[in-house]
Amino acid sequence: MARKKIALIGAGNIGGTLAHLAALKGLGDIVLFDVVEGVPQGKALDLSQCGPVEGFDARITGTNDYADIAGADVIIVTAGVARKPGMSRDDLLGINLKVMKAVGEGIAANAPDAFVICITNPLDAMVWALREFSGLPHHKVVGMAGVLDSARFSHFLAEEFKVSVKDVTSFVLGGHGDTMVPVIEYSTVSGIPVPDLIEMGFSTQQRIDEIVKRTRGGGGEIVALLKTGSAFYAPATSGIAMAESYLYDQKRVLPAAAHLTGQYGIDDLYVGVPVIIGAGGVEKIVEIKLGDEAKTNLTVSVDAVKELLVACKEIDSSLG
Ligand SMILES: NC(=O)c1ccc[n+]([C@@H]2O[C@H](COP(=O)([O-])OP(=O)(O)OC[C@H]3O[C@@H](n4cnc5c(N)ncnc54)[C@H](O)[C@@H]3O)[C@@H](O)[C@H]2O)c1
Ligand SMILES: O=C(O)C[C@H](O)C(=O)O
Repeated sequence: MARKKIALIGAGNIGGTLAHLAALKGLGDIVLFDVVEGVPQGKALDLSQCGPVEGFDARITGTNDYADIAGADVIIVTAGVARKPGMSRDDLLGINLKVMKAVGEGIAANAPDAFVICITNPLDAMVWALREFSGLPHHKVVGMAGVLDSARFSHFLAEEFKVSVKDVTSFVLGGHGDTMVPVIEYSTVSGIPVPDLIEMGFSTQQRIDEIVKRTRGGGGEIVALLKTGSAFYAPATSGIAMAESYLYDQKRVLPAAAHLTGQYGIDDLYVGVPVIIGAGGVEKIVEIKLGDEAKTNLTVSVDAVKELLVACKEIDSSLG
Protein backbone atom coordinates (compact mmCIF):
# COMPACT_ATOMS: atom_id res chain seq x y z
CA MET A 1 0.00 0.00 0.00
CA ALA A 2 1.33 3.43 -0.96
CA ARG A 3 2.22 5.70 1.90
CA LYS A 4 -0.21 8.42 2.85
CA LYS A 5 0.70 11.99 1.98
CA ILE A 6 0.36 14.80 4.50
CA ALA A 7 0.56 18.38 3.21
CA LEU A 8 1.17 21.16 5.68
CA ILE A 9 0.31 24.64 4.41
CA GLY A 10 2.33 27.05 6.52
CA ALA A 11 5.79 26.05 7.70
CA GLY A 12 5.93 28.25 10.78
CA ASN A 13 5.82 27.23 14.43
CA ILE A 14 2.81 24.94 14.17
CA GLY A 15 3.66 23.71 10.67
CA GLY A 16 7.16 22.63 11.73
CA THR A 17 5.85 20.93 14.86
CA LEU A 18 3.14 19.15 12.86
CA ALA A 19 5.79 17.84 10.47
CA HIS A 20 7.93 16.58 13.36
CA LEU A 21 4.99 14.81 15.01
CA ALA A 22 3.72 13.35 11.72
CA ALA A 23 7.18 11.95 10.99
CA LEU A 24 7.66 10.54 14.51
CA LYS A 25 4.24 8.89 14.31
CA GLY A 26 4.86 7.56 10.81
CA LEU A 27 1.70 9.07 9.37
CA GLY A 28 3.16 9.20 5.87
CA ASP A 29 5.28 11.33 3.58
CA ILE A 30 5.19 15.02 4.39
CA VAL A 31 5.18 18.13 2.21
CA LEU A 32 5.74 21.47 3.91
CA PHE A 33 4.48 24.43 1.90
CA ASP A 34 5.12 28.10 2.64
CA VAL A 35 5.25 31.36 0.69
CA VAL A 36 8.63 32.23 2.21
CA GLU A 37 11.41 30.76 0.09
CA GLY A 38 13.89 28.59 1.92
CA VAL A 39 11.94 28.12 5.16
CA PRO A 40 9.94 25.00 4.19
CA GLN A 41 12.99 23.57 2.41
CA GLY A 42 15.25 24.27 5.41
CA LYS A 43 12.79 22.81 7.92
CA ALA A 44 12.23 19.76 5.71
CA LEU A 45 15.97 19.11 5.55
CA ASP A 46 16.41 19.57 9.30
CA LEU A 47 13.45 17.26 10.02
CA SER A 48 14.70 14.66 7.53
CA GLN A 49 17.93 14.51 9.49
CA CYS A 50 15.94 13.37 12.56
CA GLY A 51 15.17 10.20 10.59
CA PRO A 52 18.44 8.34 11.21
CA VAL A 53 18.22 9.06 14.95
CA GLU A 54 14.52 8.34 15.37
CA GLY A 55 14.40 5.54 12.82
CA PHE A 56 11.72 7.01 10.58
CA ASP A 57 12.01 7.01 6.83
CA ALA A 58 9.21 9.38 5.90
CA ARG A 59 10.09 11.52 2.91
CA ILE A 60 9.89 15.15 4.03
CA THR A 61 10.07 17.89 1.42
CA GLY A 62 9.71 21.66 1.47
CA THR A 63 8.16 23.67 -1.33
CA ASN A 64 6.80 27.02 -2.49
CA ASP A 65 4.79 25.38 -5.27
CA TYR A 66 1.22 24.20 -4.72
CA ALA A 67 1.68 21.56 -7.43
CA ASP A 68 3.70 19.57 -4.85
CA ILE A 69 0.65 18.99 -2.61
CA ALA A 70 -1.05 16.99 -5.39
CA GLY A 71 -2.54 13.75 -4.12
CA ALA A 72 -2.39 14.74 -0.45
CA ASP A 73 -4.64 12.64 1.79
CA VAL A 74 -4.64 15.15 4.62
CA ILE A 75 -3.89 18.88 4.52
CA ILE A 76 -3.38 20.89 7.67
CA VAL A 77 -3.53 24.65 7.21
CA THR A 78 -1.64 26.98 9.53
CA ALA A 79 -0.71 29.59 6.93
CA GLY A 80 -1.13 33.18 8.02
CA VAL A 81 -0.28 35.40 10.93
CA ALA A 82 -0.40 34.69 14.66
CA ARG A 83 -1.35 37.32 17.23
CA LYS A 84 1.00 39.18 19.53
CA PRO A 85 0.29 40.54 23.01
CA GLY A 86 -2.48 43.14 23.03
CA MET A 87 -4.21 41.65 19.96
CA SER A 88 -7.32 39.52 19.78
CA ARG A 89 -7.62 36.61 17.35
CA ASP A 90 -10.23 38.65 15.49
CA ASP A 91 -7.60 41.30 14.68
CA LEU A 92 -6.06 38.71 12.31
CA LEU A 93 -9.20 38.42 10.20
CA GLY A 94 -8.34 40.85 7.38
CA ILE A 95 -4.86 39.52 6.68
CA ASN A 96 -5.62 35.83 7.18
CA LEU A 97 -8.75 35.98 5.02
CA LYS A 98 -6.53 36.84 2.03
CA VAL A 99 -4.27 33.92 2.95
CA MET A 100 -7.28 31.56 3.08
CA LYS A 101 -8.25 32.64 -0.44
CA ALA A 102 -4.82 31.72 -1.81
CA VAL A 103 -4.73 28.46 0.17
CA GLY A 104 -8.29 27.49 -0.77
CA GLU A 105 -7.57 28.00 -4.45
CA GLY A 106 -4.29 26.08 -4.17
CA ILE A 107 -6.06 23.13 -2.55
CA ALA A 108 -8.94 23.16 -5.05
CA ALA A 109 -6.54 23.09 -7.98
CA ASN A 110 -4.16 20.46 -6.63
CA ALA A 111 -5.65 18.26 -3.91
CA PRO A 112 -9.45 18.45 -4.00
CA ASP A 113 -9.86 14.97 -2.48
CA ALA A 114 -7.95 15.73 0.72
CA PHE A 115 -9.35 15.95 4.24
CA VAL A 116 -8.54 19.52 5.27
CA ILE A 117 -7.98 20.64 8.84
CA CYS A 118 -7.80 24.40 9.29
CA ILE A 119 -5.97 25.87 12.28
CA THR A 120 -5.47 29.50 11.18
CA ASN A 121 -7.22 32.15 13.31
CA PRO A 122 -9.78 33.50 13.83
CA LEU A 123 -10.58 29.82 13.49
CA ASP A 124 -14.34 29.56 12.96
CA ALA A 125 -14.38 32.31 10.33
CA MET A 126 -11.22 31.08 8.61
CA VAL A 127 -12.39 27.47 8.28
CA TRP A 128 -15.69 28.73 6.84
CA ALA A 129 -13.86 30.98 4.37
CA LEU A 130 -11.37 28.24 3.44
CA ARG A 131 -14.27 25.92 2.64
CA GLU A 132 -15.93 28.63 0.53
CA PHE A 133 -12.73 29.42 -1.37
CA SER A 134 -11.82 25.76 -1.93
CA GLY A 135 -15.31 24.54 -2.80
CA LEU A 136 -14.56 21.16 -1.14
CA PRO A 137 -17.46 19.26 0.43
CA HIS A 138 -18.26 20.58 3.91
CA HIS A 139 -17.60 17.22 5.59
CA LYS A 140 -14.02 17.25 4.23
CA VAL A 141 -13.13 20.65 5.75
CA VAL A 142 -12.97 21.02 9.53
CA GLY A 143 -11.46 23.42 12.04
CA MET A 144 -9.17 22.54 14.94
CA ALA A 145 -9.78 24.37 18.20
CA GLY A 146 -12.01 22.27 20.44
CA VAL A 147 -9.41 19.54 20.91
CA LEU A 148 -6.92 22.18 22.08
CA ASP A 149 -9.37 24.08 24.27
CA SER A 150 -10.59 20.83 25.83
CA ALA A 151 -6.99 19.72 26.41
CA ARG A 152 -6.35 22.97 28.27
CA PHE A 153 -9.54 22.52 30.31
CA SER A 154 -8.62 18.89 31.10
CA HIS A 155 -5.09 19.90 32.10
CA PHE A 156 -6.35 22.54 34.54
CA LEU A 157 -9.01 20.17 35.94
CA ALA A 158 -6.46 17.38 36.48
CA GLU A 159 -4.22 19.81 38.37
CA GLU A 160 -7.16 20.99 40.47
CA PHE A 161 -8.39 17.47 41.34
CA LYS A 162 -4.84 16.13 41.71
CA VAL A 163 -5.60 13.19 39.42
CA SER A 164 -4.01 11.82 36.27
CA VAL A 165 -4.92 13.82 33.19
CA LYS A 166 -5.47 10.44 31.50
CA ASP A 167 -8.72 10.06 33.42
CA VAL A 168 -10.06 13.53 32.65
CA THR A 169 -12.45 14.12 29.76
CA SER A 170 -13.81 17.54 28.95
CA PHE A 171 -15.67 19.31 26.19
CA VAL A 172 -15.28 22.89 25.07
CA LEU A 173 -17.85 23.94 22.49
CA GLY A 174 -18.64 27.09 20.51
CA GLY A 175 -16.34 29.49 18.74
CA HIS A 176 -12.60 29.58 19.42
CA GLY A 177 -12.67 32.98 21.12
CA ASP A 178 -13.12 34.39 24.58
CA THR A 179 -16.79 33.31 24.42
CA MET A 180 -15.96 29.59 24.01
CA VAL A 181 -18.11 27.27 26.13
CA PRO A 182 -16.39 24.79 28.47
CA VAL A 183 -19.23 22.39 29.37
CA ILE A 184 -18.92 21.33 32.98
CA GLU A 185 -21.70 18.75 32.98
CA TYR A 186 -19.89 16.74 30.26
CA SER A 187 -16.47 17.07 31.92
CA THR A 188 -15.58 14.05 34.01
CA VAL A 189 -12.92 12.16 35.89
CA SER A 190 -13.33 8.49 34.98
CA GLY A 191 -16.99 9.15 34.25
CA ILE A 192 -17.67 11.16 37.41
CA PRO A 193 -19.07 14.54 36.31
CA VAL A 194 -17.37 17.69 37.61
CA PRO A 195 -20.53 18.88 39.46
CA ASP A 196 -20.50 15.57 41.43
CA LEU A 197 -16.80 16.02 42.20
CA ILE A 198 -17.58 19.48 43.59
CA GLU A 199 -20.26 17.92 45.82
CA MET A 200 -17.73 15.28 46.91
CA GLY A 201 -15.37 18.05 48.07
CA PHE A 202 -12.69 17.70 45.36
CA SER A 203 -13.11 21.39 44.51
CA THR A 204 -15.52 24.30 44.83
CA GLN A 205 -17.79 25.98 42.30
CA GLN A 206 -15.68 29.12 42.65
CA ARG A 207 -12.46 27.25 41.79
CA ILE A 208 -14.12 25.59 38.77
CA ASP A 209 -15.43 28.98 37.60
CA GLU A 210 -11.85 30.28 37.75
CA ILE A 211 -10.66 27.28 35.69
CA VAL A 212 -13.38 27.93 33.10
CA LYS A 213 -12.19 31.55 32.87
CA ARG A 214 -8.55 30.48 32.57
CA THR A 215 -9.48 27.99 29.82
CA ARG A 216 -11.29 30.71 27.87
CA GLY A 217 -8.19 32.88 28.10
CA GLY A 218 -5.79 29.96 27.61
CA GLY A 219 -4.44 31.14 24.25
CA GLY A 220 -3.98 34.72 25.45
CA GLU A 221 -2.12 33.55 28.56
CA ILE A 222 0.50 31.88 26.36
CA VAL A 223 0.67 34.83 23.91
CA ALA A 224 1.37 37.15 26.86
CA LEU A 225 4.19 34.88 28.04
CA LEU A 226 5.79 34.18 24.64
CA LYS A 227 5.44 37.79 23.42
CA THR A 228 6.49 36.89 19.85
CA GLY A 229 3.66 34.57 18.81
CA SER A 230 1.18 32.03 20.09
CA ALA A 231 1.00 28.45 21.34
CA PHE A 232 2.18 25.77 18.93
CA TYR A 233 3.02 22.47 20.66
CA ALA A 234 -0.49 21.67 21.92
CA PRO A 235 -2.15 23.08 18.78
CA ALA A 236 0.02 20.80 16.62
CA THR A 237 -0.66 17.75 18.81
CA SER A 238 -4.38 18.49 18.57
CA GLY A 239 -4.28 18.78 14.78
CA ILE A 240 -2.43 15.47 14.53
CA ALA A 241 -5.07 13.72 16.69
CA MET A 242 -7.72 14.81 14.18
CA ALA A 243 -5.59 13.73 11.21
CA GLU A 244 -5.02 10.29 12.80
CA SER A 245 -8.74 9.80 13.36
CA TYR A 246 -9.30 10.38 9.63
CA LEU A 247 -6.30 8.40 8.34
CA TYR A 248 -6.95 5.37 10.59
CA ASP A 249 -10.75 5.60 10.49
CA GLN A 250 -10.71 5.78 14.28
CA LYS A 251 -14.14 7.39 14.52
CA ARG A 252 -13.06 9.43 17.50
CA VAL A 253 -15.57 11.79 19.04
CA LEU A 254 -13.74 15.10 19.10
CA PRO A 255 -14.84 18.69 19.52
CA ALA A 256 -14.15 20.46 16.22
CA ALA A 257 -15.41 23.39 14.17
CA ALA A 258 -17.80 21.66 11.78
CA HIS A 259 -20.36 22.90 9.31
CA LEU A 260 -23.78 22.90 10.95
CA THR A 261 -27.00 22.54 9.03
CA GLY A 262 -29.58 23.04 11.76
CA GLN A 263 -27.92 21.07 14.57
CA TYR A 264 -28.01 23.00 17.87
CA GLY A 265 -30.39 25.39 16.05
CA ILE A 266 -27.43 26.70 14.00
CA ASP A 267 -27.50 26.81 10.21
CA ASP A 268 -24.69 27.25 7.65
CA LEU A 269 -22.02 28.12 10.18
CA TYR A 270 -18.78 26.49 11.34
CA VAL A 271 -18.77 26.24 15.14
CA GLY A 272 -17.15 23.89 17.65
CA VAL A 273 -19.32 20.87 18.46
CA PRO A 274 -18.60 17.19 19.11
CA VAL A 275 -18.15 15.31 15.82
CA ILE A 276 -17.18 11.83 14.73
CA ILE A 277 -14.12 11.87 12.47
CA GLY A 278 -13.43 8.77 10.38
CA ALA A 279 -12.44 7.78 6.85
CA GLY A 280 -15.48 9.68 5.56
CA GLY A 281 -14.26 12.94 7.10
CA VAL A 282 -16.72 14.52 9.51
CA GLU A 283 -19.08 11.56 9.57
CA LYS A 284 -21.54 12.79 12.17
CA ILE A 285 -22.32 15.85 14.25
CA VAL A 286 -23.11 14.73 17.77
CA GLU A 287 -25.92 16.75 19.32
CA ILE A 288 -25.56 16.63 23.08
CA LYS A 289 -28.27 17.91 25.40
CA LEU A 290 -27.17 21.21 26.90
CA GLY A 291 -28.33 22.83 30.13
CA ASP A 292 -29.79 26.36 30.06
CA GLU A 293 -26.52 28.08 30.96
CA ALA A 294 -24.50 26.25 28.29
CA LYS A 295 -27.24 26.94 25.72
CA THR A 296 -27.18 30.68 26.51
CA ASN A 297 -23.39 30.76 26.38
CA LEU A 298 -23.37 28.88 23.06
CA THR A 299 -25.76 31.47 21.58
CA VAL A 300 -23.41 34.29 22.65
CA SER A 301 -20.45 32.42 21.13
CA VAL A 302 -22.30 31.70 17.88
CA ASP A 303 -23.31 35.37 17.59
CA ALA A 304 -19.63 36.34 17.84
CA VAL A 305 -18.80 33.94 14.97
CA LYS A 306 -21.69 35.34 12.89
CA GLU A 307 -20.24 38.85 13.29
CA LEU A 308 -16.91 37.63 11.92
CA LEU A 309 -18.60 36.16 8.86
CA VAL A 310 -20.29 39.50 8.19
CA ALA A 311 -16.83 41.11 8.34
CA CYS A 312 -15.43 38.47 5.93
CA LYS A 313 -18.21 39.17 3.43
CA GLU A 314 -17.60 42.91 3.68
CA ILE A 315 -13.89 42.43 2.94
CA ASP A 316 -14.36 39.91 0.12
CA SER A 317 -17.56 40.33 -1.85
CA SER A 318 -17.08 36.93 -3.53
CA LEU A 319 -18.08 35.42 -0.17
CA GLY A 320 -21.42 37.24 -0.11
N1 LIG B 1 -7.04 27.07 16.00
C1 LIG B 1 -6.22 27.08 17.04
O1 LIG B 1 -6.53 26.52 18.09
C2 LIG B 1 -4.90 27.78 16.93
C3 LIG B 1 -3.89 27.54 17.88
C4 LIG B 1 -2.67 28.19 17.72
C5 LIG B 1 -2.46 29.04 16.63
N2 LIG B 1 -3.45 29.24 15.74
C6 LIG B 1 -3.26 30.07 14.55
O2 LIG B 1 -2.49 29.32 13.60
C7 LIG B 1 -1.84 30.22 12.72
C8 LIG B 1 -0.37 29.82 12.59
O3 LIG B 1 0.30 29.92 13.82
P1 LIG B 1 1.89 29.73 13.90
O4 LIG B 1 2.26 29.87 15.33
O5 LIG B 1 2.29 28.52 13.15
O6 LIG B 1 2.37 31.03 13.09
P2 LIG B 1 3.75 31.26 12.36
O7 LIG B 1 3.83 32.73 12.09
O8 LIG B 1 4.85 30.62 13.10
O9 LIG B 1 3.58 30.49 10.97
C9 LIG B 1 2.70 30.90 9.97
C10 LIG B 1 3.35 30.58 8.64
O10 LIG B 1 2.42 30.88 7.60
C11 LIG B 1 3.18 31.34 6.51
N3 LIG B 1 2.33 32.03 5.55
C12 LIG B 1 1.88 33.30 5.56
N4 LIG B 1 1.13 33.53 4.48
C13 LIG B 1 1.09 32.38 3.78
C14 LIG B 1 0.45 31.98 2.58
N5 LIG B 1 -0.29 32.83 1.87
N6 LIG B 1 0.61 30.71 2.16
C15 LIG B 1 1.38 29.84 2.87
N7 LIG B 1 2.00 30.17 4.01
C16 LIG B 1 1.85 31.41 4.46
C17 LIG B 1 4.24 32.21 7.12
O11 LIG B 1 5.32 32.43 6.22
C18 LIG B 1 4.61 31.40 8.34
O12 LIG B 1 5.71 30.53 8.06
C19 LIG B 1 -2.09 31.63 13.30
O13 LIG B 1 -3.15 32.24 12.60
C20 LIG B 1 -2.50 31.34 14.74
O14 LIG B 1 -3.30 32.36 15.28
C21 LIG B 1 -4.67 28.64 15.87
O1 LIG C 1 -4.38 32.40 21.24
C1 LIG C 1 -4.00 32.40 20.07
O2 LIG C 1 -3.91 33.45 19.40
C2 LIG C 1 -3.58 31.12 19.42
C3 LIG C 1 -4.56 30.03 19.60
O3 LIG C 1 -5.84 30.37 19.16
C4 LIG C 1 -4.58 29.47 20.98
O4 LIG C 1 -5.67 29.33 21.55
O5 LIG C 1 -3.50 29.13 21.50
